[in-house]
This record gives sequence, structure tokens and C-alpha cells, in this order.
Amino acid sequence: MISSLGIIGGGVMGEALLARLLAQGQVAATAVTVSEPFAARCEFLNDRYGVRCVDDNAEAAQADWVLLAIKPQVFDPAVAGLADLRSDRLILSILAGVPLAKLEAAFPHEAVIRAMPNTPATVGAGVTAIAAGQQVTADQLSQAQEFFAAVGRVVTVPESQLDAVTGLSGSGPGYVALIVEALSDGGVAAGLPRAIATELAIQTVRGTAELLQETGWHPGELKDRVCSPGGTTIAGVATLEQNGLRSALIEAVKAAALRSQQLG
Ligand SMILES: NC(=O)C1=CN([C@@H]2O[C@H](COP(=O)(O)OP(=O)(O)OC[C@H]3O[C@@H](n4cnc5c(N)ncnc54)[C@H](OP(=O)(O)O)[C@@H]3O)[C@@H](O)[C@H]2O)C=CC1
Ligand SMILES: O=C(O)[C@@H]1CCC=N1
Repeated sequence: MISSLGIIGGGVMGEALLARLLAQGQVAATAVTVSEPFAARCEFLNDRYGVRCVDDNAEAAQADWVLLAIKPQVFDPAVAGLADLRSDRLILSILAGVPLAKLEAAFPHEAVIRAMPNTPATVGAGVTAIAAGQQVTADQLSQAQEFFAAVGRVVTVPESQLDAVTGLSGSGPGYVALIVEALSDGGVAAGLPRAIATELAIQTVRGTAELLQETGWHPGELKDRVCSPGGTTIAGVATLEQNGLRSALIEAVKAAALRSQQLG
């Protein structure tokens, strides 16, 4: 159980993590302080989750655990003055691109973890990659793994891989949402009602992911199993290849990884 948690930035990801940590009993609402400049948002978080929400980052940063969930672009002003408040906190950052060196320079006396979760965290189906800073003990690393396990799977990676993680799984839900929307559009173009087309698209993506995960099949093997000789799927696959689906996705991950580097 987390003794006290401060969340700096009560936006999409701050709320996603908060909601799941509360639901999993990893922290009590009375032990959480969120700092968030947007008053209406603060009121919402307070009403919905029973946590204290303030517009002063220094208040949230008094906690034993501090989760940085602000945009990378406001990192410097958001953490200014927070280093000297305490010297024994565990600092967790989910900021895209911001490297451990910069985080450790901002919190020089403390253990810092850089992490990259993703939005399916909202429903406990996320995946988070984490990398530990120089002052993190084995105990703190396993506590951080448990923290992010509240929102899905956790992998530990060298920090050098975190921008690539950001390009793939951090940003990936955006790509998959686009794919689902396009599949639904295709269904509508082929004559389906929109609601049915979207339901079929979502369940197809979900079922395919579950099948791959449960069987451990290589994705190519699954593709081969779906393609009947001279059938429908190979006609669709050939069209995807002509239109560059694979290279579009590869380039998307590379572009997002590069952008993550630039944000740091
Ligand atoms: N969205 C995603 O899928 C993922 C995001 N991330 C990372 O998580 C972080 C947060 O992203 P996300 O939740 O999407 O962003 P949001 O914009 O939804 O959340 C950031 C929150 O921080 C608030 N804020 C702005 N300035 C300050 C400040 N100086 N002090 C305290 N709070 C401030 C914002 O308020 P206001 O709106 O009023 O400006 C906003 O509510 C980013 O660093 C991002 O890289 C990581 C993984 C996935
Ligand atoms: O788009 C972004 O910058 C953030 C980081 C990963 C997902 N969303």
C-alpha cells in the first residue's frame, strides 16, 4: 500500500493511473494529492475520486511517491522548486522523451524511475516499460513494477529503449484506433451499418490480439491460417501490401520514437 501519492498533472494519464490504483486498493483516496492548474478539472477529480486536488505542485510533491504526469513541454516550470522539499521520495515520470539524466538533475537526491505506460491503462489493459535511475534500489524497482502492474503488464528495459517503446506501445493505441476506424469505414463502404461495422472491427482487433497472445503464434503464421488459397483474405492482404500498410506502420513507430527523442 502506498503511504502517500502526489500526482503532478491531473490529465488523461494522471486520471487513468489514479483510477486504477484506487480501484486496486494500492492507495487510499485520502492519501492522494493531485496538483492541476485547471480548476474545473480539479473539482471533477475531487468529486469523482475523493482525492485532494490543488493548484500548487509543491503540495503534491510533499508525498512519499510523486508521479509526474504533465506534458514534457512544461517539465521545467512544473518541477521548479520541488527538489528541495524532501530528499527521500520515489519519483515516477511518465513523460515522453524526458531522459533520466534530466529527471535526476531535477531531483538530485532521490530515486527516479522513467516509465512509459499507454492509454489502455484506463481499463487495466495497458503495458508499461520502465527504466530505473541510478539511485533506485531493488526494492524501489519492484515497488514501481507493482505500481504500474495496477494498470496492466510491465516490462523493464534499458533507458536507451524508452523512446522506441514510446513510438510503439506509448503511441500505439492511437494507430490501432485509426486502424479500427478505417476497418469500420471499409465495412460501411461494403454495405454494413456503422454500429455493426465498428463492433466487428473492435472485436476483430481484440480477438486477434488475444489469439496471438494465448497461442504465441508468429503473426505471419496467423495470417497464413486466415488466407485460404484463392480466397478473400489474400485478396485483401495483397491490396494492403500494394498500399504500403507495413511500411506506413514501421515509419509511424520510427517517427514517434524520433519525436520522443526530440521532446527530451
Ligand atoms: N496520453 C497518452 O496516451 C500518454 C501520455 N504519456 C505522457 O503522460 C504525460 C501526460 O499526458 P496526458 O495525460 O495525455 O496529458 P494531459 O494534457 O491530459 O495532462 C496533463 C495535465 O497537466 C496539467 N498541467 C499543465 N501544466 C501544469 C503544471 N505546470 N503543473 C501541473 N499540472 C499542469 C494540464 O492542465 P491543463 O489542461 O489545464 O493544461 C493537464 O491536466 C505526458 O508527458 C505524456 O508524454 C505517456 C503515455 C501515454
Ligand atoms: O503523444 C504523446 O506525446 C504521448 C506520449 C505517448 C502517447 N501519447
